[in-house]
Amino acid sequence: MPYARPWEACMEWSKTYDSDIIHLNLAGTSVVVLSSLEATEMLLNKRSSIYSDRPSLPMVGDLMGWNFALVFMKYGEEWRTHRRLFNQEFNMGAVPKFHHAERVAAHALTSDSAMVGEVIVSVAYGIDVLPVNDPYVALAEEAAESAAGAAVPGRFFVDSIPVLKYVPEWFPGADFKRVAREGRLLSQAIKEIPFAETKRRMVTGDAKSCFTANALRELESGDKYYQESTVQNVAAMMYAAGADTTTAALSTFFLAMLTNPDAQKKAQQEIDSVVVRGHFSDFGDERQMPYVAALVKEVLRWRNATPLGAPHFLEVEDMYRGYRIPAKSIILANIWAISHDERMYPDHDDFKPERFLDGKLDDPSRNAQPAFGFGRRICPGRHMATSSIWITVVSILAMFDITKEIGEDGQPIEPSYEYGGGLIFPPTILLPSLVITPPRVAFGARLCDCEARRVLVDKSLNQSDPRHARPINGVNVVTFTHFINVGLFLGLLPYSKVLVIKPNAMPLPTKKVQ
Ligand code: HEM
Repeated sequence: MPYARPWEACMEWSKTYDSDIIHLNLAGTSVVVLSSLEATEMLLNKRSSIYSDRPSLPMVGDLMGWNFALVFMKYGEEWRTHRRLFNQEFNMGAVPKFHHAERVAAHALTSDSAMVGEVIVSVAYGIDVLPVNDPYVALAEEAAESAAGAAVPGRFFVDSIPVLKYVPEWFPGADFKRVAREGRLLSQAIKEIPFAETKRRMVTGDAKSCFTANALRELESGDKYYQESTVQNVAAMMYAAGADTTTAALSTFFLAMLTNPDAQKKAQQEIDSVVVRGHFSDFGDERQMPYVAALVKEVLRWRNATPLGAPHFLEVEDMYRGYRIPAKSIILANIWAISHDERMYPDHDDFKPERFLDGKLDDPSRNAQPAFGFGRRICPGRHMATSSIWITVVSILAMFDITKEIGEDGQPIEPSYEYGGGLIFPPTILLPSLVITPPRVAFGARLCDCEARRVLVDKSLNQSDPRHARPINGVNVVTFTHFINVGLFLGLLPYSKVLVIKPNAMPLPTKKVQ
């Protein structure tokens, strides 16, 4: 099983063997990869009573300490209790209660500074994050990367031969034990540090309304189906699952805008035709912006943030279309292959929001958004993730043009198009080729079709020093701050993210809007 982009290898095998069901034998572990919507819906949705378990992954679960996390939990009573508490917070009807935090974060992203992880840290723990290099956001990202990288089936032998977990760290070839020890520190930290901080604030009376404080208060007020440890686990899961996935999707959005200026223009025209002058766009505008909605769906389809989803597990033998699926198989939904199925998505590698406009792909009887997985394990954060991405996309596009940076040779710099590995799939090193051209609007006010005042993306890593920002037509300086996490995860891929857009303290233009 290749570590780099295994979803593409599986898709290729599927084509080579002309089958949407591929069986792999990974050191004795049976892995079945499903590469079509038909097969995934039939097995993971319709037969969800037997396909909703997760495999035991000794590396990420026992050794790295992630057994507490809903996403890795075995299907059963404990999972049900955790999932119920999660759904209570994130079901579709509950999502509007996050709109305020999402709106604030998206607007801050365009006018001041904010991090993508801000919403989830505030929803889970009521903690306000620092504008740059916030330790809570950094911890969530590092921990999520560590778990997502280790959970790829076939990545570690110990997952196939669990007895290896007893091998001491000094034993030749047992480097996985060092990786596990380091990962364990992160899983403990993500679970304990922010939770302890919220509890401390509850004692001093400073805790803000948030999932942790509210669930703990309810617990004090009477008999509940959950315990304090459930609240702690669920909060840590939100925190770990929410930050990296949404960041990966937004990074893909920037890549898509860089490489598809026509789509960007169309979305901006739609936004300009709807948003009232002098106002930010808001959730109420959603229905009037079908193209932007389609663009968000295409971002999630074109480069899925989680191309292999999370592994499901089949305890008992099953038959499907004449194939015997062995008991104790890991089942992977190849979301990448499904989202790039030429039959459903002609010209699948092109970024074309239009494909979602005629509504045919939105058939409610089908899983129109495979990006969020399947069956009873479908992503419970999907409604919140979609609304967070929507408000960020609409706020950024209302105010900025995103174009390729021009190199010293006068030619546009092409983005690298490279992506990271693991279960979460973010574009790497996107930023050196990115230019944000404000202001389509004066901040807080709406579009002024002022001539392109090309302003700067600061290519340097020094985010806060205005000397690095380069005003092109005078007046305006905006620093697109970026953050490169060069921590080589498991000695593998350098990794960068779009985190902050930050105008500096210089006054913004007050050009009159006609
Ligand atoms: C673009 C953003 C996101 C994407 C693409 C995404 C995708 C996924 C996928 C593919 C799965 C596995 C589903 C399966 O097993 O079939 C999953 C599970 C999960 N996601 Fe998300 N997710 C996103 C955002 C979020 C957010 C914001 C949260 C929390 C607030 C979240 C919480 C979870 C949890 C807890 C699970 C495990 C569910 C279970 O095992 O029962 N996700 N997600």
